[in-house]
Amino acid sequence: MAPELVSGTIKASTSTSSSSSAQNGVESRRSSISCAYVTFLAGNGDYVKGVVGLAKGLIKAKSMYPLVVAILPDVPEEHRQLLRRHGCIVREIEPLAPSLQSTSDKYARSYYVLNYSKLRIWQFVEFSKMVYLDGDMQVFDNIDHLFELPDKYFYAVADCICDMYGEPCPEVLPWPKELGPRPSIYFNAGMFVFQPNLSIYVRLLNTLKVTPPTQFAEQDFLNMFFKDMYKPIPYAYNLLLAMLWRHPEKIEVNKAKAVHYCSPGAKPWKYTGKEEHMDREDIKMLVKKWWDIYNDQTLDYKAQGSRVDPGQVEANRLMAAAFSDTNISTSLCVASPSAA
Ligand SMILES: O=c1ccn([C@@H]2O[C@H](COP(=O)(O)OP(=O)(O)O[C@H]3O[C@H](CO)[C@H](O)[C@H](O)[C@H]3O)[C@@H](O)[C@H]2O)c(=O)[nH]1
Ligand SMILES: O[C@H]1[C@H](O)[C@@H](O)[C@H](O)[C@@H](O)[C@H]1O
Repeated sequence: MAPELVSGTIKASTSTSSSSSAQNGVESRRSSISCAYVTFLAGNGDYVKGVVGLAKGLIKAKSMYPLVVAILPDVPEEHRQLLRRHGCIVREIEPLAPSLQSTSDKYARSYYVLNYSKLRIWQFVEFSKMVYLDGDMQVFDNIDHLFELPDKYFYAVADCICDMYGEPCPEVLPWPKELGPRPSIYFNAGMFVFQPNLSIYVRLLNTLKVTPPTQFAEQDFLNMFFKDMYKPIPYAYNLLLAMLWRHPEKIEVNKAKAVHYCSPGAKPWKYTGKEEHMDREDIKMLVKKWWDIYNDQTLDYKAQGSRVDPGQVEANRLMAAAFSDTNISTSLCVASPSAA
């Protein structure tokens, strides 16, 4: 059964729309500015290159929606201006960290504490639905149809195939017992589809006050918080590079719509090829693809007015209709074993 289109998310923005335009899917989407991509940026380092690359990737993929960048106060003015020149909507957020005692050795990487600040994006209620993408992700295909997934769920990609099927795997991330029962599937928090909402935001903050910090910071926290609302979506929407050697038979690298350069040594802007796995041909190819987009001046943002392309709107509708409650968590989640 195909899901309903997301009424209430992709909707006519004013009640004064004529009834004919309200009935016209294209027109109603054209008047909707209520969806956006969102990413997160902290500090004055090179992650800004990741965000510029992502903004250009979204333009290349002909996305209809803007990229909001939630920035911490320590992002310098020149980086903010650079992002605006690339068409991003820059929003400063307050840093956020667990109130309970936190030490940097709690985290898999010491800077993960920063990532709790991501929870601030639930405040962005001027948008009815958002797709979060880490700054070290790149889109290689249009993923606007994700905005048409049914409301009220939290969508993300499982962190490891083993989480889907319970196959033994040493790579499955340990679940911190302090956070209560392990969710049936653990997702990666580098990409997710969510609805900003102030009452959820307040609950997130209140829950954070009584939750101890854990190894994967906000990723563990979000897994705990959304465990009953979570629905997995296919790997193609957040191809973790480690899947290339953890579960090569389950993924199709050339069909990845969004790639996450999250393994140690994989960030394209500081790639040397020296770290473990980084000399693989598929990694080199993906790093090159990232640079091709980053260096492509034809993708520099020009105020283009509406980016809405009616053909793309229809393609999105059809893609979203391919999702259903049953096949989201089964056939669409992994490539068939024969498609290695
Ligand atoms: O100095 C920094 C560090 C991080 N970031 C932002 O924070 C995101 C997450 O950081 P990493 O990409 O370094 O994190 P990983 O991909 O290694 O980590 C994974 O675990 C993290 C646990 O905190 C997060 O959940 C993250 O989304 C998930 O992909 C970055 O993409 C970037 O958007 C910055 O802007 N500046
Ligand atoms: O969720 C984790 C996290 O994103 C790590 O940074 C990455 O190296 C792992 O592969 C993944 O399982």
